[in-house]
Amino acid sequence: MQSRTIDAMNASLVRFRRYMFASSSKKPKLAFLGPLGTYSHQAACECFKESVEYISQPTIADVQQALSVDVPFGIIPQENSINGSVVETYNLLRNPAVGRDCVVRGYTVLGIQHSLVVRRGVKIEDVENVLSHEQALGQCRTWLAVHLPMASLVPMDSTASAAEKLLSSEPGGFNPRKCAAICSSVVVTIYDDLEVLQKGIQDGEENFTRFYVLSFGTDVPLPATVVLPTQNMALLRVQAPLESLAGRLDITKAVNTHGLDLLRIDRRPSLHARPFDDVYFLEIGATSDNSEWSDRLQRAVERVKRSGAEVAVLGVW
Ligand SMILES: O=C(O)C(=O)Cc1ccccc1
Repeated sequence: MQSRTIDAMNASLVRFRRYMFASSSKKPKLAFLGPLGTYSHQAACECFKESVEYISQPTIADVQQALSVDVPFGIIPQENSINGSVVETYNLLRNPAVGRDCVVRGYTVLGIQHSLVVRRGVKIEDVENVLSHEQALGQCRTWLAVHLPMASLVPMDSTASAAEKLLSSEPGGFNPRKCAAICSSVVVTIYDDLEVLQKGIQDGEENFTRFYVLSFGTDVPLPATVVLPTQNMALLRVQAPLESLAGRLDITKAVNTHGLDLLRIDRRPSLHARPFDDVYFLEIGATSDNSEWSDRLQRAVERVKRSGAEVAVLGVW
């Protein structure tokens, strides 16, 4: 990994420790995939610094569920540069509450370096199970195949919850002395009795995750200190019946006709329709011409709706 990237990550970890335990009184709350020390937590701290109180949630779906007047902000991982889309997040974006009560306000990107972490004294040859979030397991596939080819890979709700598991000893559960977790090295500074066996085990020199910043409705202002990159983007959820090919093709035409760029498309099975009537997630941006961006977006949405598709605007930023 380039030394500039490592320096930036180290600086970001120092800042993270400063914000992590920031005092909480009277600040708006932000829900993140916890426990303390996840990458979601670090991304939130980088972005929101001392402007919010951080509220840990056990799963990505719980982050969305937690959004309310009392907890106006959230952050969820959306895509990784090595392992692709975060499936749990796209499953969650199918929920009708997203686009209504819960909206996307923009994104932030975090550089990620994974470590193999064990309970103090455990050696790599003792490790029979590797616990982590499925994204982290996917991002370290090559290293795991070379160094721990016989180990079982065990998906957990988050990287830091995998590390926490090493400290518990449930009867009939995993023997923590035969387990390792993949997580951020910052975790060993938060939880006692853990140590890093190997740093930088991800497949590739550069590893970045993009996170969506959420809010409860569109009216709540982001704290003044929060600066998110890139304006004039939108996330749409589009559902067109399988037979409505016109409805599907019209999406790209509508976007192009109104001078917008289709930046990415994701697809998940629909929650309520027939097999293979999928739901599409489109990220749309203004081309170099930013004028009348929201009018042009609105006209493109109306046109896709006229062709028979259901369209929900999940966020405009
Ligand atoms: O489990 C975490 O730490 C998360 O925040 C989800 C995740 C996992 C791996 C890479 C990026 C985000």
